Amino acid sequence: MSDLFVKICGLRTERAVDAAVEAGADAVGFVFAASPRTVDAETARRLALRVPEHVLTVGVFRGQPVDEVRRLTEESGIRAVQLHGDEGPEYYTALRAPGRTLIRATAATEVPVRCGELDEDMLLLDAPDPGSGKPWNWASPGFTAPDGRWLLAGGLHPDNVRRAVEATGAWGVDVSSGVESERGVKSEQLIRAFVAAARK
Ligand SMILES: O=C(O)c1ccccc1NCC(=O)[C@H](O)[C@H](O)COP(=O)(O)O
Repeated sequence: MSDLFVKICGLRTERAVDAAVEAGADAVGFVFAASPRTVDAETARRLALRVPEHVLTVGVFRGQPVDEVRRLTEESGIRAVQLHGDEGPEYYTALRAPGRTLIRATAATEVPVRCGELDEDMLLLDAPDPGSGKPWNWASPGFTAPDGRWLLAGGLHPDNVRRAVEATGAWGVDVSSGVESERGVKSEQLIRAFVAAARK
């Protein structure tokens, strides 16, 4: 088994959370941005309470005021914040707190990005439309993979994740649509298949 970091995103039910943890995911994500996968703070808190300490709980946000991000993070008790907006460094500074992991999510472009540019702990390179299941061209010769703790996301699924990791050298991977039987509905079987394939 490789030590690839694997995050399963957009979880809304106990069964899906348990499947991700049992399959060996390193992180589970709860979406607070507008989405068919949105959960409220109370639901995220209930689900996060099932997650053992070694698995990171992540809240996903896009273009929300910093006070709202802070409130939802604190009310739900999640440990990491994933930001999909075009927030600047001051936004990251405002959210920095002891024990909290900050993840900067950005659309992959041919302009190289560096991990830590905005004082984030992890960088997530995604498709332009996050959570859509649409891939971007990670195999393009124009793509330069960053160094450090970066996650590859966007259109991954059990049948392409290993190839994507080998092509890019990604430190970790993130998936949502590729482990769903229909939009917003996670499949326990696909979650297991994804984690196993990612680390094959
Ligand atoms: O899931 C959403 O609908 C969503 C909405 C707004 C911002 C981010 C969102 N999701 C983030 C993710 O699920 C993943 O980080 C990533 O985009 C992978 O998505 P997918 O291509 O569906 O695997």
